Amino acid sequence: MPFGQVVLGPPGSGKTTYCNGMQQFLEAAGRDVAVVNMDPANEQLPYPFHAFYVCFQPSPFELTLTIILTYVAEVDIMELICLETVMDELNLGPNGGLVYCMNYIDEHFDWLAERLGRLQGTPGARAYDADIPVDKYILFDFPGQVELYTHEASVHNILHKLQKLQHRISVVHLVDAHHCTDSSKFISVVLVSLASMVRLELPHVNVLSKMDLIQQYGNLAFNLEFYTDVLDLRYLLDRLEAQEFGDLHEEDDDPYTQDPEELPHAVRCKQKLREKFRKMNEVLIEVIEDFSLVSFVPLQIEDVDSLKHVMVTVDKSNGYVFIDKPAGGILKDSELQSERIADFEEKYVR
Ligand SMILES: Nc1nc2c(ncn2[C@@H]2O[C@H](COP(=O)(O)OP(=O)(O)OP(=O)(O)O)[C@@H](O)[C@H]2O)c(=O)[nH]1
Repeated sequence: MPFGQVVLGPPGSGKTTYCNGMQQFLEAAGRDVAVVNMDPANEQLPYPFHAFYVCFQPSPFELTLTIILTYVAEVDIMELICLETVMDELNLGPNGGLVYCMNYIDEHFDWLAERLGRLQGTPGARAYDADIPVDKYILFDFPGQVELYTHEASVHNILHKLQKLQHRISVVHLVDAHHCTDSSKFISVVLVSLASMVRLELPHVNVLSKMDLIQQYGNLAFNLEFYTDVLDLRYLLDRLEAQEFGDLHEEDDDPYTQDPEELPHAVRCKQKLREKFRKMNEVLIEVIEDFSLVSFVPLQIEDVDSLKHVMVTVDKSNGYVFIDKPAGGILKDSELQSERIADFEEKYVR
């Protein structure tokens, strides 16, 4: 029964970097890990190389030996379908092309099933305990376009076909940590994470990636735990309003100090818009709180503690924690989540 992670998230959120970092981390922890590239546009893969070419490159002074390393994932969906070819042959743009590619993968799932079967058959898959056979642990690197997993059916179908093949998978959904410094962007990423959780119906671990860059575009308004635990988002309401319309009490058109009938038409319109905007945010926050599903795990890809934190959370979500002997200590790990978040705050939030 293979365990694994399905890595999703908006373009540039660090999915490929995560797969590479997590593969190295898990292998160092004694697991046998394979990466499956599910992105038909992912041409440059940073995974351990499996092939290399040597060529001579003439320089003005001498012939220099250049070694070109070719990085490939253990299974690469680009062998089945490639976005560039689809765009050329069907005259589609990048987004339409990607939707086509994912539908094609869904329809030709047998190809993927056969490759995954071959992967498990390769030597290297080993057991930590003679009684418990352990298959390769698989990291699936998916494309980032949000529509693929919020309302298109293909990714949903592919993941459920994987489940039918007995793959025990958790979704790891990455979003850039710097979105926490902008209240409206934070609400948006929480909603995208929630939509993905509800749509894909799989164990889900949401990750705030690139923690080292969290304050790249500004300071956090609250402590880190507020964002990781998605606590009472109502505290963001005033900030959202001020961000959009300016600070209420510094303005002449303060509705609480003036009779609305005496205000000019433009100012009254602005106030109405402001009220509607607040109501809309209240409703969005209510949706998030009613589901009460979203929380985040912070990650900085070069920080081993943060990788371990993500690994522990994923292992609990997909059940790997019940079979993994070397990482069995995780079960005894009594470190509190809040203590961990406080550590991250100390390291990355100035
Ligand atoms: N500082 C910092 N940079 C990171 C971290 N993780 C990823 N990056 C950088 O973020 C950029 C995007 O990373 P990718 O792994 O290509 O992101 P992706 O989600 O696979 O991108 P697409 O394939 O375009 O969807 C790269 O320049 C990475 O080096 C991190 O923890 N810290």
